Amino acid sequence: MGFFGLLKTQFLCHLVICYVFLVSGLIINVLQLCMLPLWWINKQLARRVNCRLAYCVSSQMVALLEWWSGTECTLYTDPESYPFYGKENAIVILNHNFEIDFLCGWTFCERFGVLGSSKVLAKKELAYMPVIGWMWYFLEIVFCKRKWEEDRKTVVESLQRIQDYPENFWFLLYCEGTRFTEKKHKISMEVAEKKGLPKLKHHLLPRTKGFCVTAQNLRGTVTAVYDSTLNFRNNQTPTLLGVLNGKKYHADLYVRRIPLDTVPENEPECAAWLHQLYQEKDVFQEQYSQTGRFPGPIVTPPRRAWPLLNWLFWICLLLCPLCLLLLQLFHSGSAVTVVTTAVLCVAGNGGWGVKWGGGE
Ligand SMILES: CC/C=C\C/C=C\C/C=C\C/C=C\C/C=C\C/C=C\CCC(=O)SCCNC(=O)CCNC(=O)[C@H](O)C(C)(C)COP(=O)(O)OP(=O)(O)OC[C@H]1O[C@@H](n2cnc3c(N)ncnc32)[C@H](O)[C@@H]1OP(=O)(O)O
Ligand SMILES: CCCCCCCCCCCCCCCCCC(=O)OC[C@@H](O)COP(=O)(O)O
Repeated sequence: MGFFGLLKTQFLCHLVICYVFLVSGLIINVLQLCMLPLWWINKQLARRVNCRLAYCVSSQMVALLEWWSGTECTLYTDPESYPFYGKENAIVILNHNFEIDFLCGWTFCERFGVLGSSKVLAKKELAYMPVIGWMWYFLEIVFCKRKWEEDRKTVVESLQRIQDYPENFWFLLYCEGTRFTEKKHKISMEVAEKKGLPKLKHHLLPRTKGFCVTAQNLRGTVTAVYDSTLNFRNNQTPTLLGVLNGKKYHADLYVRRIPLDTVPENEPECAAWLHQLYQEKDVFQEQYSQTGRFPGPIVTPPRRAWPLLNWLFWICLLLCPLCLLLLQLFHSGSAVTVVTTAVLCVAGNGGWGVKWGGGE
């Protein structure tokens, strides 16, 4: 491991990264709150400003993936579909197997210029998470309790609210509703058997209600469904902590663009269409596990400098006061305070290094 590789595993680096993320995120949350009066005067302008504010937060995590860990994200898709990406509203259907699959999704959002406006049908618990959850509230993210009787009304209302959204957006749906595990897969296939549906090897049985209601309410707003299938090379199981430790992964994403007007409007037919789609996704995953690649040509958009520049801006802005504080401590603090601070830093760094062994 080289010098930079070692540096990336150091607790102090992680502390600085988390400090910058947390403090800049809270500043953005406060700015979003201050934008509320504009919301009543000019809603569309307020939404556009919110997209840019959200970009300042989400792109830090993208920078961590692309520039800190050096993770590569390869896109397999039809070159005829490529010009549409980022130029239209779309529903994205993604498999949910990895801790960082949302982050790879964000990376493509960034490269196609829709990161600030991207949306998701997320579980309600995430709305209470500081920084990201609070930011999502202002971005009009759609939340669900995963109890259809309670969700029916709120999800429809939230979807109808974004029908006139002024920026192009991708609306992400993890139709499986939860992250894949062997245990969940077994239960899910028992449900499939009871319902007389074909079994899936690499996916959980999709929950169809969310997709059908989204397609129904965003018809006319959204022009296509992006069927996206993600996997990582060499059976890697990437984690957020691995990314923070600078571990490089290689993600492969296969995207098929399906015009929304080819998706049935009637609910039972729409549900059957989604089940059929998951059968096809399963075939792609099987092919990937056999050959190590998805069908179709590779047309990866290059990473852009914006996430890095935004990150460097916040690092400079927020590290200056921290450095001044430390300098003050060293100047005016007693010898005991200085030594205690130094010992705590060294011990923390050492302890972290031992716990994570510089890897995941
Ligand atoms: C060019 C590049 C392209 C793409 C780039 C890729 C991506 C980038 C795009 C955007 C990025 C944007 C943001 C990303 C950022 C962060 C994301 C982070 C977090 C979000 C993660 C989550 O929170 S996932 C959890 C929440 N989401 C969901 O659950 C969505 C899916 N669920 C649904 O749609 C559900 O239908 C529902 C939630 C709306 C309602 O759920 P509920 O369970 O109440 O009702 P259902 O009717 O669906 O379920 C009951 C029926 O299901 C049967 N059942 C029972 N057990 C099971 C089982 N184990 N498996 C399957 N089915 C089961 C049950 O029998 C019922 O059947 P009925 O026949 O009676 O209906
Ligand atoms: C520069 C960056 C600094 C990084 C510092 C670390 C900050 C951490 C921030 C975490 C941001 C998380 C964004 C939300 C992603 C949540 C993904 C998720 O929770 O999916 C839920 C599903 O799986 C279903 O869950 P369950 O069915 O298990 O219920």
